[in-house]
Amino acid sequence: MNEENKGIRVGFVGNPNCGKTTLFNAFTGAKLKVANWPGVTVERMEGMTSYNDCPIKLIDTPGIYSLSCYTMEEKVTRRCLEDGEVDVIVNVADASSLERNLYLTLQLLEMKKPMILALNMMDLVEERGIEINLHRLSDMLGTIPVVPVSARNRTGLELLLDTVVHHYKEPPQGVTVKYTPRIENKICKIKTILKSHDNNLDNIRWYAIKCLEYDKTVMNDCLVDLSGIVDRNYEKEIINQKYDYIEEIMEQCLVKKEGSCTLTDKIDHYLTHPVLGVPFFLGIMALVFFFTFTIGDILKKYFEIALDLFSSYMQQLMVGIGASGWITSLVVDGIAAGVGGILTFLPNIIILFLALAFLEDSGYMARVAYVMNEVMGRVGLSGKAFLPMLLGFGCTVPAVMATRALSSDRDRKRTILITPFMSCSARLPIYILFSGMFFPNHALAVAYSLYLVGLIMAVAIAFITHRLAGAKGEDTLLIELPEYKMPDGRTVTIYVWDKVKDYLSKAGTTIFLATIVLWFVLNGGPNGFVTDVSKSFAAIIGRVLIPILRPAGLGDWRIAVALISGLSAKEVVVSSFSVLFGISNINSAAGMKQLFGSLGNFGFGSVNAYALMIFCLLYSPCIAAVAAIKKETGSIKWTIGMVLFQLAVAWLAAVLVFQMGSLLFYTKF
Ligand SMILES: Nc1nc2c(ncn2[C@@H]2O[C@H](COP(=O)(O)OP(=O)(O)OP(=O)(O)O)[C@@H](O)[C@H]2O)c(=O)[nH]1
Ligand SMILES: [Mg+2]
Repeated sequence: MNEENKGIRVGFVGNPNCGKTTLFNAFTGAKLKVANWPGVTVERMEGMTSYNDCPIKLIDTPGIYSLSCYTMEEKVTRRCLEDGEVDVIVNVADASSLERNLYLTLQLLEMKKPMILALNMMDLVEERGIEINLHRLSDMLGTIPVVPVSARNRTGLELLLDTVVHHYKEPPQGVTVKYTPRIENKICKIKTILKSHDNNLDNIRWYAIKCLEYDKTVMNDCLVDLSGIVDRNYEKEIINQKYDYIEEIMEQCLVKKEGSCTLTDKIDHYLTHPVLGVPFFLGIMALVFFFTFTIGDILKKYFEIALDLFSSYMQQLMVGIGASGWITSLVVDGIAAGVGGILTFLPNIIILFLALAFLEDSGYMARVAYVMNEVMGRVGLSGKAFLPMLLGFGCTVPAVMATRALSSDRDRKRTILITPFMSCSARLPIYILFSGMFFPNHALAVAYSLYLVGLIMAVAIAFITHRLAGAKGEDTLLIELPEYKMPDGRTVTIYVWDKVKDYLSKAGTTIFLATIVLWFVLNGGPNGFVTDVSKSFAAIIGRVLIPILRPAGLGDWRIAVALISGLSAKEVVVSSFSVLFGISNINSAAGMKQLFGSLGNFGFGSVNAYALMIFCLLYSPCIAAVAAIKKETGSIKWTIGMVLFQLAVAWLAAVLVFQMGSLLFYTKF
């Protein structure tokens, strides 16, 4: 037990997608992200629980297939183990794919740290009629305790904690995998040399094996010359011999073998089909947006009624307490209109996230990475880069963090560069509003086209940067396709609730503040309060940008101001239109009609609207995303360069759309 922290430090370590985070959430009550694809967790997280008054500190780690680390998040896990941050390893293994999971188990055993094997997903094992001889398994794995659990159904959790409390000091017994005499001989010689150099090494066999595998970290730390013994890399032999032992374990411990998983295979026959895979993906995304729009619209009505009631209540309240005209205007025309207007989009946001949660927890997302592998290969990225891009449909911040799963820094940066082009949920209100106003009969198709433009733009930019760099394409896809699962109600609820909370807190903070600031710059000018908004600070600032925005059909100071405000959060573009045009419920039919009329008065038509949506799709992501990008790339220069690049791309695309659209449809502005 760690005296300083007064608790047993337990590290959940295991293959990606084996249920470590589900287990961590079940013990700690945390709401960390869980999904059915490998590589969800990218940083180590801590939480507390207790058993019989004994405090236990749990550490959730990113999934790893082996202790030979390549990606950023794999290194996090290994560092956590090597730096003595855990007293006991709970090796979480997916019992329904035991064979694959045992490779890491054998590696961990060699570290000689106290260890418990938690066989997770026992619900699936039972459902499929698989039987595992737990006693034999424990015997063959250095007699470490083996505990069957189901993180999803929350069974076996007490037993696991009980085992932790009673066995956290017991390292594995003996040597689990005995290699061929030649390798054992070399291990023995290396051990002797290492021991003579540093007598305190407690897991000396592990170091010796890692030296034979040419492990970079151990070789760098190893200050003795082993060139006489480690004459070449023995990694292949060591891996093969571990797999031979796994075969032996499976033969002895798996009493009843699993029948082949026909459902996953049958579904994958279509969804990962070489030709049909991509159309299926585009079809599924179209379905997601269909639901987002249609069901969202049905629910929207109730939010509108609530907002109307709230606005008139606030108006009455302000009059009732004798508030001055400007405070009433700030509260009713500023805060209620801006923030309240944004809240009426909540139903659409909820449906979008419900659909994304369903796709993530069913296991479909990994398939998309798989089917997109070829397309991504042509632009010099692996299909794995497509996963963060898909997460970008929800929010750019976690999407940027998810790029940690990519092995090379160059690929990470290129993926970070293109991820903001994927339409995040914050852009949805802009699309709903403008496509609803200017393309009432084709709103869904127009909004969908923007998602496609974002996707195409991302791939095109990846292609151009690939060509410019002249680098060789990464064509290997190391992604495991998990079995399809019925999405878990708890996981989906946590996911959606988390996003709704984010949206509400954004409405209460960023959007709230942006609305107040906007109200002030709109009602104040160099000579104090103004009655004519065209003399306000906002108009002065906005006018500076008119010459730049005019070729894109966006040459009005109010549009310029809305776009600047949108840098704080993309929804603010919509709330800004509410405040700038004095519309109390912008998402209602009456609100849309009023805005449509006001915009129409200065010749803003459907081509302008599409150019505006294109600009909003492509221009610099919000402040939160820019901060995440700075953190992930560690370079302020690179981040500023990216923002400028995205502004330039957005401007060029909007100009192109407007000029070509005007030629075709004769729009004047
Ligand atoms: N049927 C079943 N599914 C489970 C169980 N535990 C987790 N899952 C599902 O397995 C998937 C992966 O779960 P996570 O907790 O995200 O896995 P992880 O090990 O943290 O994955 P990474 O963070 O990618 O390493 C999710 O879809 C979970 O709902 C279980 O006991 N039974
Ligand atoms: Mg996880």
